[in-house]
Amino acid sequence: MSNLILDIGNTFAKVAVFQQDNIVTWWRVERDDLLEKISSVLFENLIRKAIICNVSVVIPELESVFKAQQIDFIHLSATTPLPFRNLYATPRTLGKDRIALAAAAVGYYPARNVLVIDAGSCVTYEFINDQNEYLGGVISPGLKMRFAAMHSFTAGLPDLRDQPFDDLPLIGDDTKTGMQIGAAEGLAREIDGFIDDYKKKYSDLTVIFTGGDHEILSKRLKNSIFAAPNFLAKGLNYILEFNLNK
Ligand SMILES: Nc1ncnc2c1ncn2[C@@H]1O[C@H](COP(=O)(O)OP(=O)(O)O)[C@@H](O)[C@H]1O
Ligand SMILES: CC(C)(COP(=O)(O)O)[C@@H](O)C(=O)NCCC(=O)O
Repeated sequence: MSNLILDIGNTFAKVAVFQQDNIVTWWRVERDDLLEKISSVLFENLIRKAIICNVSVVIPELESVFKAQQIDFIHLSATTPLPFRNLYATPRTLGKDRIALAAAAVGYYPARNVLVIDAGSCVTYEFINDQNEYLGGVISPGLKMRFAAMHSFTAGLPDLRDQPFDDLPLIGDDTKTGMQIGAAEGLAREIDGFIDDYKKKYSDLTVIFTGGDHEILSKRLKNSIFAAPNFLAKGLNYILEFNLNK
């Protein structure tokens, strides 16, 4: 018997299958292909429980798929019981993906000061203290969003969102390189800056780095981090077990 985990972000939906605490397999899909993917996963796996975490547009058919197959499910919301104390001042507006990241922090690093950085459409920073209290963090434009913004808000800058790049020089000697340095190296410096600030206050800080852009960004960081590609899915699985452990 397995758990189905759905993390619907603003760029991609991620689908994962867990057995107990272990991720068995996962896929990154476009939102439009999600229902088809779920059908094939349900056909190929014996799914008993599921959790939906959606920070993007509502997909009305989603719940009926689980109801039709009599799968117990949770649609993560502001009222879902959580394995940590949520001290966010506006819990109703807190992103459900951010709740999942905080849950993963307390599940995998209990009673520690943890900063979770998720480099997705936006870069989010979640701070959980050694009392298992979630305090909040930071919301910042993600890598693709930076490229998109430079293109959208100027007359002369190209759209570089889908242009691959690797090592970048200090000095950008053409438009493309200058923009790539600004977007990627600039974001890496932002991330290092926040890590440094948190470390000044919490010297024993554990830093977890996840999200679709974690690979391209982590190699540009000065600070050492723990790369955790499926950290959000692990947090969702933990919330699912916390609520439907029978
Ligand atoms: N194989 C890939 N295909 C497309 N995008 C990828 C791939 N690997 C990493 N990415 C990056 O992942 C980012 C989205 O990250 P993700 O964590 O899925 O965001 P969100 O949760 O906001 O949907 C994209 O902006 C893209 O730069
Ligand atoms: C900040 C986010 C857009 C991040 O979404 P993502 O980049 O992971 O798709 C999402 O967590 C959200 O909509 N948050 C609501 C505001 C808040 O958390 O306070």
